[in-house]
Amino acid sequence: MSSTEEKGVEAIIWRDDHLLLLDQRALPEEEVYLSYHDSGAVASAITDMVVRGAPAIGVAAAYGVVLAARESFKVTPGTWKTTLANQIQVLADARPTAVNLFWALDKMKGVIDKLDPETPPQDALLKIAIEIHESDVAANRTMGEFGADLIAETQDAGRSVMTHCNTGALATGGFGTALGVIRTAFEKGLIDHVHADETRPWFQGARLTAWELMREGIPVSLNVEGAAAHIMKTQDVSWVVVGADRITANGDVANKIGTYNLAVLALHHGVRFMVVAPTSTIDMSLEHGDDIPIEERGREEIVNVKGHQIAPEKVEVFNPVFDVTPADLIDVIVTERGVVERPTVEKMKLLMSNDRLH
Ligand SMILES: CSC[C@H]1O[C@H](OP(=O)(O)O)[C@H](O)[C@@H]1O
Repeated sequence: MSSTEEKGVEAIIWRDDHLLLLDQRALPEEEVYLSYHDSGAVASAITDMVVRGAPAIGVAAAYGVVLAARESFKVTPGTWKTTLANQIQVLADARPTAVNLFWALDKMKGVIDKLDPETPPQDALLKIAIEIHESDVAANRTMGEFGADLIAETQDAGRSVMTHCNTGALATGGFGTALGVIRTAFEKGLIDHVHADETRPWFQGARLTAWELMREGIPVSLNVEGAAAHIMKTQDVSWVVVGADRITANGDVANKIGTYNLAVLALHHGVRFMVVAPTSTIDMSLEHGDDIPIEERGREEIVNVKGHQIAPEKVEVFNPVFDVTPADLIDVIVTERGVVERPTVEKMKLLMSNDRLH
């Protein structure tokens, strides 16, 4: 079986009657799965980034709803839908930027509304959560092919690509979005090398992307984010390939902090910029990226590295963990429904009105 078909690492596993999450805080030194039997703990796991990555957050939250539904029906059988709604809100409050969280919760709520209040809900909801999980993996494989086709068309531009943060199996239901494109392109012999930046302050690139690519034998070099311009200038980088946490109706993209930097640098160096995201990441209710809530996280993420203080004790810190790349800096948005070149409102509306453009 080719590497693009192999399951790869699993960040999220439903096992018997509970959820297992690979603790991404411990990687790459330790591969530890934590068990979850209640939705409040799943919400904390999302906030604390045990599980992270826009699609992965949605998948984990969907399983969290299953856990909450089982508990709600057991504890308050007569009013379980009300109790469950409160638990779903706790999940919704876990992190603000990745719209996949709210997309998954809305999908589960739509099913809950139709359920017979006298019947235990968990089996019906588990079926939906599994569908959400499996459809994410299928979408990633489809996007992998679409994105690799685009890289195939630009072979003259270079044989290496650059990526940011982690958009692999760890950030999704499996296989990955931007890393899914990179895996597929490598499998097809379209690229020889990946430049992965460390992605401070949480080091998703250093700790997760480098780990995912090395375990599959995909050539990767790790660089500090400050090296991006030099690499684009001196290495044969054809594409910057990144994921997304929320894409608005005009094609603006919220993604890990530092993505906007890479888009500006890519334009300056004539490097193409590809965003890879399932349509569960698209929020047509927001007209443009300025409306996207940008999560700010704690000071400890910046002033400490692995518990070692690297800045003055009382230094002021500003830690936005996402930024917004305007649509006019994006060459293409790859989704499972098709590819949008030079995104505009009209093209995004067309994408979302078709089940599949291709
Ligand atoms: C496949 S999208 C992953 C997306 O999520 C990451 O953020 P975080 O690690 O804080 O959850 C980053 O924005 C990635 O591009």
